[in-house]
Amino acid sequence: MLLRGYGIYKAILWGITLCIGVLLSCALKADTASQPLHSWEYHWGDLPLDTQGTLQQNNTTPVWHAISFPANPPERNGQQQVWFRGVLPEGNWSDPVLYITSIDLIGQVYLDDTLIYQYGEFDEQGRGDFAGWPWHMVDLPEGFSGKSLNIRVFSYYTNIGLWGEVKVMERLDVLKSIIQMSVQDLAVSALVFVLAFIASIFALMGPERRGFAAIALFAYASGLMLLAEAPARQLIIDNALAWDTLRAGSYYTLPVALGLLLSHWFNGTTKRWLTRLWTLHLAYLAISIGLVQTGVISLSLTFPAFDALLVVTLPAMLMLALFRFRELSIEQRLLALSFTFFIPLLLADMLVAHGFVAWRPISLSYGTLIFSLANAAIFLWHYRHTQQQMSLTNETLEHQVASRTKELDRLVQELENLSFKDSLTNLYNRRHFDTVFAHECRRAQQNTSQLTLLMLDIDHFKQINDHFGHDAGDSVLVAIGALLRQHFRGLDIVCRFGGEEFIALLPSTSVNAAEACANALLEQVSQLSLTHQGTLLRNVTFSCGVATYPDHTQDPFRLLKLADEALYQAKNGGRNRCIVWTEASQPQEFMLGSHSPAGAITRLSPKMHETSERKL
Ligand SMILES: Nc1nc2c(ncn2[C@@H]2O[C@H](COP(=O)(O)OP(=O)(O)OP(=O)(O)O)[C@@H](O)[C@H]2O)c(=O)[nH]1
Repeated sequence: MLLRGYGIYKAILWGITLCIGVLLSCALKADTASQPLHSWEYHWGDLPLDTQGTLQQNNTTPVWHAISFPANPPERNGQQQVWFRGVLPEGNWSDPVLYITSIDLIGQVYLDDTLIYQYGEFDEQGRGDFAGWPWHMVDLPEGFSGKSLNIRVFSYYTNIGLWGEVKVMERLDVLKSIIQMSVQDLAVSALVFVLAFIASIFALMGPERRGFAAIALFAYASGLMLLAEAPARQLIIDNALAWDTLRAGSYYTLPVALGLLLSHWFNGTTKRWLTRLWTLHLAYLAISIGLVQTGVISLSLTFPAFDALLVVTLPAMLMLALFRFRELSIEQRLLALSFTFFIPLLLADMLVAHGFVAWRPISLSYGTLIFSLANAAIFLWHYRHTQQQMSLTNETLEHQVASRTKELDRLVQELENLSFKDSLTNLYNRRHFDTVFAHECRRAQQNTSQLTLLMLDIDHFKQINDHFGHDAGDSVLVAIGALLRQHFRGLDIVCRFGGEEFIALLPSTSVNAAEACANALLEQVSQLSLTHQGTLLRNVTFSCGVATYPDHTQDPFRLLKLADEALYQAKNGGRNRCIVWTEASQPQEFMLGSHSPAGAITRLSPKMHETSERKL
């Protein structure tokens, strides 16, 4: 349905326009007022807490070291517990909160010695499990300015401490900036889902099914990843671990889809290597998510291993594709180039996430958007191409259908002819005669009109076959057929009854008229000069039996039998004659082999008897 009309054009163009609008609005966003904490220090190991969870700093003399930001202090040496402290800034606030981009992995926030916020569950040893990476908004009580903020952190992850930004902001500003940061991701993610849907349709319809299936997979994965990364996710569903699981699943799917697509484009060694790489990632995806779901490992630990794998496989995939760039079609090149924008962003995001580069926001949505624009261009081209192909196919099909229909009509006509015409003489055949005869009989009965039947048989036809050959016999039959057709009226029905026998059914015709007509025909036949392949054949003659309804019978259906009896008499009478049926024409069993009173022999020979029986 979507493919009809301009549906796809509209969907893609609206999507792109919406995204560009959103990106512009994000670019123009106003900065919100915020104050970072200052004078950060860290202390490796845990600090004592009393039974109420209050920090007991006075009993110990912890060693604090200055640090620019409360994350990843030096000389960790496998430590999993650390404390940070910083000084809360001065300022005029109406509803101040402490905004923390993320905590690795769980933490408690103390204002001086009092616990004011906790993320994750700490056991008695100050340890706990990964609970996801949400952003944090910590309520600050009045008079916090200038006070010390102590943060207790536990982490078995590669990073330990806080991540991103830690600052005091107005609560409303935090929410505004969360929404502003998310709008771009959400808009691009929506566009990517539309494109993924279109790619799925193309994948279902073909051609290039596998290619479009891989594009759809990549688009669905990147759309989900953007959605799961958007800070506003927490405002939609407050379940950080579920969002991070979704993010991991979609993130880990990206190289699978990319490898699938690239391996579809190439052959030989390149294809084999690309297949190995995406299979490796598929295995990682299945195993890691499986282990996390069964509680064997923490989801957080699957990220560093995946990133280590990706940092090798992703450039490898790109290199494999670029080495054979020239073999690619224009649309494939466009996609490959869009990946070259996307991949550095992924790598940069990875470097920031693992602290190799100082924290800065990396928006993967730009990479996804470029990939989407490349896809949109390909879809538009593909759609236009498909439409052209479809209209071409339609035209060809229409032509084919027209010519097939014509051919079919011709064949149907031929079949119809064959079903009621004799192919040699082109006269009607016995089947047609049976139908017409029954119809004419009923009509004659209803109208009490006369109906005459002539049964004609070529004399000694066998001799023609024997002397001149079967082909010559056929020529004679054809010539006789032509003569019969032109001799009788249009309303008479002339048929080849079988072999060298013919029948003429003459509606509304008296005995005398029929006899005269038959005699004239006999005369014409005897005059007929017949040749076959230049050889003059001997003249042929006819014998004819005539019977008329109601003159000879009250049952018109008996005409066939009576005419045959008359014909039989004509043959016995010496041939080349027309005999009208009389009572005397009836065969009389007791006279078998003897002469009738009229001089006609009722049964000449067994052969004649058989012929007569067969004919009836
Ligand atoms: N060439 C040719 N011969 C046919 C065809 N149909 C039947 N015949 C021949 O017609 C001949 C009929 O022979 P018979 O039934 O003995 O009759 P006849 O020789 O005409 O003798 P009478 O009818 O007694 O005068 C046979 O030899 C058949 O093989 C046909 O379509 N073509």
